Formats: sequence, structure tokens, C-alpha cells
Amino acid sequence: MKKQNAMQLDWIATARTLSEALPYLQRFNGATVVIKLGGHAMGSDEAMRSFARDIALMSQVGVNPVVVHGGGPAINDMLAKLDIKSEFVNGKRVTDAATMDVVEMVLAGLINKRIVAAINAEGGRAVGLSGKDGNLMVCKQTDPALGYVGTPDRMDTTVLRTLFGARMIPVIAPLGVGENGQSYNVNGDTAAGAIAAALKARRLLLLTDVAGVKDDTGAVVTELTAPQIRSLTEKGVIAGGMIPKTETALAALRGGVRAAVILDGRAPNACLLELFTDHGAGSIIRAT
Ligand SMILES: Nc1ncnc2c1ncn2[C@@H]1O[C@H](COP(=O)(O)OP(=O)(O)O)[C@@H](O)[C@H]1O
Ligand SMILES: CC(=O)N[C@@H](CCC(=O)OP(=O)(O)O)C(=O)O
Repeated sequence: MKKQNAMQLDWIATARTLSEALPYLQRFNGATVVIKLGGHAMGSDEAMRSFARDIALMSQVGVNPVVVHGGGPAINDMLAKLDIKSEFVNGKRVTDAATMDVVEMVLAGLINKRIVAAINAEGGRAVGLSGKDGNLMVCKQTDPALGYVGTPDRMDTTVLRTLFGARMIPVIAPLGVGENGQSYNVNGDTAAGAIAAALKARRLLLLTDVAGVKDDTGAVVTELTAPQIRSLTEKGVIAGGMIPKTETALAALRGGVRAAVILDGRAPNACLLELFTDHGAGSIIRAT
């Protein structure tokens, strides 16, 4: 009897959560949401399934989700297997011709297809592509010292809008193309920010392996402003991989994105919690 009561309470809570989601479902109906899945957030098969389910659900309820992924750790593993040395300068991988081949193989091949398959296994209709397809992300060389590392220069979102029209979910590897057809390696956060700005997305969700942006006491700052980001960066509290993430968020807002959120992609249903509940998740930075 007691057990049944506990179950009934669970059902009531589930129904309440669904009901609470209604205004958010209405607000995000037809909205474009760009989700960057970092290599460190990919984790286990279970975490990938939870992510894929969230994306399939978003699409089902009328959101246009666009997934942009990283894959730094998997590139490192493959380079190590092939005995190719690799180094990072200011968070960017120095990319010679041999490294570029491996980056393209891992990102557009292994990682991209793993995510596409996971979303489709949950009933979504995902299509894998890279910034080279449909000239989505035409790049310039960032700095000759970094080799084939690209900075997005010209975006053409026709291919993405075509997929939205067919209710398909684009899953994008962060590769760019030069005017001459050369492949470029683009940091995943940078690519997601450029794509979100080109689409004037309602939200840019940057999924990583921490609960959000932490202040000097170690607490997650749930609502972040540009001046706070500047001050935390000057103090060295925002450091390492969090610097490109906050910079990407600010650049995306300047480019017309309504809000960017940095959140833990390993937490179950992280995207749904952020978009469709009163609770929210992670650190949100809004356009002012
Ligand atoms: N102020 C901060 N708040 C949260 N994380 C921070 C902060 N400063 C630095 N970091 C680091 O940034 C990392 C996220 O960046 P990164 O490892 O590049 O992620 P990803 O691979 O998901 O793109 C966190 O794991 C954390 O170690
Ligand atoms: C230029 C550059 O550094 N590109 C990245 C692309 C992958 C990426 O950004 O992966 P995460 O999001 O998992 O870090 C790289 O070669 O590792």
C-alpha cells in the first residue's frame, strides 16, 4: 500500500512537470536552438542516449535543434595511435596536413556518425554534415603558425534551413572550407557560436563537463553578465577551456543570439531541464 502511494506521488510529480513545461513548449515552438556537445561531455553510451533523447524530443515538439559537436579527446586518441605528436596554442590545436586528415576523419566520421545514429535510434531524423557541406562555414586561416586552423568568415545557412523544412536535425562537425577547397580545423565552441549567430538562434547551449561557470568561491553563477565575465577572466577565475566558451557566448550574443547557456552535458536530461522547466540549468548569459 505504502509502495503504491509512493508510485502515485511519482506519477503526480511527472504530470506536474509536464504541465509546467507547457509555457516553455509554447515559447520555443519554431525556435532554433544550437547545442554544442563538447568532447568531454560525450562520456558514456548512457549519457549519449540521454542527450540523443533530449534532441529527438526537442524536434518532436517543434524546436529546430542544431547539434554542433567537438571531439578533442577522440582526436588525441587517434593521433596517439598513429604516433603523431600534437600541441595546443591558446586552446587551438596546431594542425599540419597529417593532423588535418586525422581531425577530419575523426570528427566528420566516427564522432559525427555516432551522434547521428544515437539521435535516430531515439526516433529523431538526424543528418550528419560538416561546415564544408553547402559552404556552411567558409573559413580564413586563423594564424599561419597554427597551420590549417580556421576562423569562420562567411556563413551560408541554406543547407540548415532546407533540413529544418524537412523536419530533419543537422549534426555538424566543426570543419570549415577555404575559398580554394582546403579543409580547416575549427574549435567546436567557435563553430557553434558562428552557426548560432548566422541563424540568429534563440539559444546557444554549450554542453561541457562542469555544472556552469564558477565564481571565486567555487559556486556556479546562474545568471552571468558581460562585465562579470570580464572581471572573472581578469582575476583568472575563468581559465583554460572556459575562456573560449565565455568568449564564444559573448560573440554569439553580439551576433544576434538571444541567450547562451553553459551547462553540464553529462547531467541527465540537461537540455530539457534548461529549456522546458522553471529550474533551468547552468550559467545563462542574456543579450542586453
Ligand atoms: N570559472 C570556471 N568555471 C567552470 N569551469 C572552469 C572555470 N575556469 C576554467 N574551467 C575549466 O573549463 C573546463 C571546460 O572547458 P573544456 O575542457 O575545454 O570543455 P569541452 O571539452 O567540453 O569543450 C572545465 O572542465 C573546467 O576545468
Ligand atoms: C582548432 C581546434 O583546436 N580544433 C579542435 C576541434 C575539436 C573540438 O573543439 O573538440 P572539443 O569541443 O571536444 O574541445 C581540435 O582539434 O581538438
